[in-house]
Amino acid sequence: MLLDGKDGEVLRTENLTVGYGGEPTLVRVSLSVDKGEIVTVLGTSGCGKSTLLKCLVGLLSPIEGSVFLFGKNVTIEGFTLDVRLKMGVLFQASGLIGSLSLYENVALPLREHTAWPEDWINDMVYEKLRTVGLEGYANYLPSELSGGMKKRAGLARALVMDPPLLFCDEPLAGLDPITASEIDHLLLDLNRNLGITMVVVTHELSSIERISDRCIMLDRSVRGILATGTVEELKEHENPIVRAFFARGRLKT
Ligand SMILES: Nc1ncnc2c1ncn2[C@@H]1O[C@H](COP(=O)(O)OP(=O)(O)OP(=O)(O)O)[C@@H](O)[C@H]1O
Repeated sequence: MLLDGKDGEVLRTENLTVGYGGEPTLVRVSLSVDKGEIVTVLGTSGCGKSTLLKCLVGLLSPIEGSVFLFGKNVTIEGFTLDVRLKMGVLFQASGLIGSLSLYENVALPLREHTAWPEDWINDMVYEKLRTVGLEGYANYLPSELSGGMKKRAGLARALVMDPPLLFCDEPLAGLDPITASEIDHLLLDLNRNLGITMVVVTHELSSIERISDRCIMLDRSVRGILATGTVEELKEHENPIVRAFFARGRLKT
């Protein structure tokens, strides 16, 4: 797995300052994500994880600095279609349209971005539903799905254009521990089997330990990155705030 080096770089930010109403939440954040990595973005509530993600997927413009995706400076060139087709996003609330069946929800990006005939769309939708273990639920409405199934459905839709890069915002929010572990294993399978690079915003310690190749820890005290490294490195980090974050689980038990 590539850990460094510009050749394998999928995502990079340079001195990214981002916030709301001109007020910065994160200041001069520089990070990179390489092909094939699962990078978790973590930190306590309100440190700016979702804000960073919004900026990386084009929902929030930076105050200063740049975002590069697949080598393209999207801050200058915009999130052009070629870039948007290479990235899938799993939103916290799954983002499914309530009035559409699961099949139609997953088919939506294909109908929007391709001129494929119906049988191709059908094959691709069922392939993705199979990938996430929902092939028997194509005709269900989102309201008829459990929380875990909704996440899987959101994943199927995020993956339907076969993007090499997937962003997930709190993919385990609201799930019980067993379902959460199943979603984590699904993400790991997608990464290992299909090579999908992932940026996952989460503060769930068990998930961070399960899926991270590398972690980026944000903190309000620095309005940016407090530490980066593997879980093992961050557990032994010199900064006590970082160590305390990873000690939470041990203190609870
Ligand atoms: N739309 C908004 N307008 C103004 N301020 C916002 C907005 N969204 C978030 N904020 C503020 O930006 C800061 C960072 O919020 P953000 O949601 O990015 O944190 P987070 O780390 O994702 O938190 P959590 O883990 O609770 O989701 C917080 O102080 C929050 O109140």
